[in-house]
Amino acid sequence: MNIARALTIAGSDSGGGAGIQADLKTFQELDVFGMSVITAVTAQNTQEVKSVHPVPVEGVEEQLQAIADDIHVDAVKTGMLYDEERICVIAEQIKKAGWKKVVVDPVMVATTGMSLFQKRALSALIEYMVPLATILTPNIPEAEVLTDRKIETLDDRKEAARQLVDMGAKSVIIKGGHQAEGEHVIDVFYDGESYHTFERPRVETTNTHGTGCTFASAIAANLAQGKEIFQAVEEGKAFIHTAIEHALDVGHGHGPTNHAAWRFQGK
Ligand SMILES: Nc1ncnc2c1ncn2[C@@H]1O[C@H](COP(=O)(O)OP(=O)(O)O)[C@@H](O)[C@H]1O
Ligand SMILES: Cc1ncc(COP(=O)(O)O)c(N)n1
Repeated sequence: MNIARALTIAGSDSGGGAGIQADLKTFQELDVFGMSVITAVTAQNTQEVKSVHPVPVEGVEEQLQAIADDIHVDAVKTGMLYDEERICVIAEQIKKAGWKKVVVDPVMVATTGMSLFQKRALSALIEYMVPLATILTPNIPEAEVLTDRKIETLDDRKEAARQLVDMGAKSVIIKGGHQAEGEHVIDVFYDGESYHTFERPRVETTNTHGTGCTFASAIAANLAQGKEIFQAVEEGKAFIHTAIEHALDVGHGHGPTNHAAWRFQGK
């Protein structure tokens, strides 16, 4: 039986709600075969990131090579890349392997507050990863860091999205979870030609651990299945919204989204 294949290159979240764990659950729910390259192991739960243990660079390189040597990859999603050394190795391998559909989620800070990214790696992220992105998926604080501008209004989001496309991303979605507009959350998509806003009622919940990882992975799974970028984002948005509507009371802090909600709803 043939199946679409997606690869996540990200950090491990021992708590299971974000990172590699969220990505693989999402791939599985969307009928895509999931693979993983782990960049760092975090000791993390719904309340905090206790520690971060980067995987040695050779370990990252060898995981990438092992996959490239043997398995066709339809789409890639990147999350926590941690530092410049790892970014360089990963960008190089994505180019060398000819992996063309790439969702770049520029993970910087966990919902619970700890940095998952070394600030001095910002220029490497911009130079090496942004131009590889079929779509770049920053939240508002990440978009502010990448564009070096304050984002307060919807127009600011559109301007930032345009700037990120000018920096080399083929398309961008700036996620609005950190800046609700009244009762709504608004994500701004731009593909270099036109804008589209995805608007949903804000779900009253603190269980938002892993929302960004899950959304980016749903987009990657859809791309792996051959969908065009707009459709991949539109369906990914429906997937993440359902997962947040049915978010789980797991742990004592920010609980995870419900990756299985989509399937249980028969969608
Ligand atoms: N409370 C909420 N209600 C509905 N959608 C949300 C909520 N919080 C986040 N989202 C959505 O979840 C996705 C991830 O957004 P965001 O939380 O901004 O990113 P990140 O997890 O990377 O910080 C976006 O599509 C956003 O609109
Ligand atoms: C390993 C890892 N990767 C990414 C995130 C960000 O996820 P979120 O901002 O949705 O909590 C995280 N908390 N842990």
